[in-house]
Amino acid sequence: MRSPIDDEIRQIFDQCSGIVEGEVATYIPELAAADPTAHGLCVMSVEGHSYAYGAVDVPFTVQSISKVFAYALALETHGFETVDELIDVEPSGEAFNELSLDARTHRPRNPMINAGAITASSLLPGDGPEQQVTALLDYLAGFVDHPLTVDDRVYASEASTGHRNRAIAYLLRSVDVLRTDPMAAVDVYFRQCSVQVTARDLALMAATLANGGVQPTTGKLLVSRAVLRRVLSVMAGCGMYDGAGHWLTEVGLPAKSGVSGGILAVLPSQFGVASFAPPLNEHGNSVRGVAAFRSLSEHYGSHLFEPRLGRLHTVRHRTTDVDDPGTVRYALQGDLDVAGTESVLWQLTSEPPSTRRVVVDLGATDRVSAHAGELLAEMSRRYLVDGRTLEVVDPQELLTGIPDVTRLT
Ligand SMILES: NC(=O)CC[C@H](N)C(=O)O
Repeated sequence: MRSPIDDEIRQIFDQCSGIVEGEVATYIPELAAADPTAHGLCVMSVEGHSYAYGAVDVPFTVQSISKVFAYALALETHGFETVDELIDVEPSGEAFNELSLDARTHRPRNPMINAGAITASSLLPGDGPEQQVTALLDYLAGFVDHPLTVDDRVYASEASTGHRNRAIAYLLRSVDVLRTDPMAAVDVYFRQCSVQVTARDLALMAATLANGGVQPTTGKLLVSRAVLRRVLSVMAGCGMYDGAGHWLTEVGLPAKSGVSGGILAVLPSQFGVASFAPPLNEHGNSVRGVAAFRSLSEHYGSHLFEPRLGRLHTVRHRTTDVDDPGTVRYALQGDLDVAGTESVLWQLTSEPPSTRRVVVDLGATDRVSAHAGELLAEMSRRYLVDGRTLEVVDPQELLTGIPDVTRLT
């Protein structure tokens, strides 16, 4: 039986197939050979369920989408301090290939425009271009769970025409942002842009970013928490170049596009989505891709700033024990995140029970943030000072490692 979700996404895909606007990129001669009618869309849940339509297994070069992963790997390798000294995180509002650096610091404005991306390529682990490209290929292979290769024709085509990128690299070298041979950095960059992927591959990469950095099918952790947050933030602000503001208002998801027609977007904790359609708009973003993401976001209310579905009341009920009238019991439910914890602490402090003994029951609680545990412990300390006791029932051991809470069994 087909899921109704499958039918809905197919309908959005079919509607976008009819769009004929846009031009295939030609400034890299080999990209001009792309089929302008090619069209694929793949949605992948963090559980690894996929919904795939059209040309999802047709290979194309990843182009600028590689910038996300090169930046992530540079950060994992060198840490924030070193990388941040060389690449800023500020949206530039400029075209992807703008020859621009911050006037004061000389840093490229962000890692998603070419200047920042070439700098990130120079920071990939390895001794020289060959090893650096291999390191990135290995890293990307972890996301898609199969080996990836460089499309030599597209690489050769960009290498023979990419003089603007060479100019950017020399400019970066002149201000000491590039500390290595500029031609070596550009060579790594050209090769990384020419890595062959499919829309299905990109959906897996996006789903890994959605799934807290854990690849949904292999379960391997590929992006650490801090790097993931950084990468998604930069994608949200800069991933769609000078179209980033409209994208953020209309689609509202961190995303990255490439001039071969790919777009990858992330709905954190829920879905990764990828589309492939070569004709581009004036910003270099795929026209059918932008349309599909707009419809998906609208249809599913998945804009990140869309108000979330109503929360459960964290305190499900408050009762006085029948056999012990000196005890008031708070039965909690849902997540003890910042809002859930605030709600409980509000009730314990602003409308405190008159009894000397309070029991907080976490039996139906789903998750407790580390800080929520500490706040509960602090609350029980304050109750003690006040001459009362606050005990927790924690059958799922959600507060493991939090000292100073009295547990009831
Ligand atoms: N936006 C892109 O995908 C650009 C990548 C391409 N390799 C370039 O540097 O021009």
